[in-house]
Amino acid sequence: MNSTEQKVIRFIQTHSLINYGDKILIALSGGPDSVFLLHFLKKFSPKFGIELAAFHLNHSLRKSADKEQKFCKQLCEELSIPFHSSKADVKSYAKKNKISVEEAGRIIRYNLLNDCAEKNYYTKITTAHNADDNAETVLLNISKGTGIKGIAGIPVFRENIIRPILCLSKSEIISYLKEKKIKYVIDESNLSEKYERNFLRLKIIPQLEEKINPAFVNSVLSTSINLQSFINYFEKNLSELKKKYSEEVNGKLKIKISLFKNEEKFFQSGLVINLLSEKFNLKSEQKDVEKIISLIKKKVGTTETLKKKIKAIRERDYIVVFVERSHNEKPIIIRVGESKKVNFHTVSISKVDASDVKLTPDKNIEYVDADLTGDNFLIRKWKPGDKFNPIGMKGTKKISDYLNDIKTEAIEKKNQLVLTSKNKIVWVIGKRLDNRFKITTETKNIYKFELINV
Ligand SMILES: Nc1ncnc2c1ncn2[C@@H]1O[C@H](COP(=O)(O)OP(=O)(O)OP(=O)(O)O)[C@@H](O)[C@H]1O
Repeated sequence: MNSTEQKVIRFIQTHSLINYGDKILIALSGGPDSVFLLHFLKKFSPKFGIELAAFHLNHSLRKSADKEQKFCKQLCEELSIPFHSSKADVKSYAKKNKISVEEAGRIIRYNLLNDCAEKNYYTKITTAHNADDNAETVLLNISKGTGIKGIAGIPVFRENIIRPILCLSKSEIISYLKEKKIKYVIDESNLSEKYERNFLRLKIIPQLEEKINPAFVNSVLSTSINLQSFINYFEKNLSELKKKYSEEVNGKLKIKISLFKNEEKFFQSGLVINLLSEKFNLKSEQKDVEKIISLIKKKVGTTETLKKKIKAIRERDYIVVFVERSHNEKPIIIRVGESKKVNFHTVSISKVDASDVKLTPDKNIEYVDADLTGDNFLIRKWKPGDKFNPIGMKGTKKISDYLNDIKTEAIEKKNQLVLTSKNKIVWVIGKRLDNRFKITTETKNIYKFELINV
């Protein structure tokens, strides 16, 4: 066993990447890295007690694509490894989804690898990323701005994906292949338009190695691995933190303000980033976390825009993150016998007999004396200065104060609707009737108001 092989074996053992009995699907591009991986795993499959298979995706991007596919197929035949392949029109996929060709290739590749593994009961998928790939990824992420995950680079493992040769530099891989006279096709990524990566690979990393640290690539890997174990530990604890500090109500994410008072800054950011990506598919950055944290010092009702329609609002005990839905801003006329849709609710008004009146504590149904109101009503948002006589309370009250008294959340308060007749507020919809219009034993004609949440 030579030193390169020893290094990989130790890496696999240190990170428990392989279990006895695993069936491993190798992502085989035909380039030096994945060809090395294929040969290595084949050689040591008896030692690890594993079965192997390979998968190649023909990206249909270059003329040589069919040749590369053939090369992979032949290689697998020589090594008696089951071979799977698919062809995909990566260019069209990229165009359709408005993403780069590299991104499209990656998405299609991982999807197909997963499908193939699932269909054939392969327990793990392995890609052939190396230490240089990791250093490039880390530098690229840092250059563009990133969080801890970005600095942690390429994961050694994630779910069923393992990367057993992440510990090897490109030069170690090439020397090994040269020494053993193993053939491979020219690495696709070196030919692709990955300008930024190539810039780092050809210009920046060699300079850093020459002028600062000859073991730069290795040092970056150590940092990445340290951070990865830290992230893994953190993610295990995350579900506890999630339960303690967040909840989801009607599609809104509520984050308790106490998170920002009780926990370390690191946990605050980690949890916020995790929640935003999980609930809103938002690839958050530190600036989103900072926006959320800035709300803590602001007045209740202050909002921040995280992205397009995704907003965060300061409530009393929570920061609430939600997708903004457009609300009716114009008043709506509603007559007796009609139902009208307003802001994700339906409001209806009907004439009923006294025998139909069911006095229950349901705030969505109210009855009024029809002789005290008109037949036409107006539904509109409340506005500053609006007053009414809340039933069960003495005198008039400003709607704003009333909504505060009953601890209405800021976002709900902003969009609260009122039903008016002859310029008087009859009903703070779904909340409280005005005393002046309530039914009494004297009442002859009755209207029923109903709010249905849709
Ligand atoms: N055409 C392919 N078919 C199968 N596997 C491939 C193919 N191309 C690349 N791979 C696998 O993906 C690994 C990474 O390749 P490369 O660095 O070119 O891709 P990438 O776009 O950077 O992907 P990633 O997001 O996984 O880093 C390779 O080592 C190989 O295991």
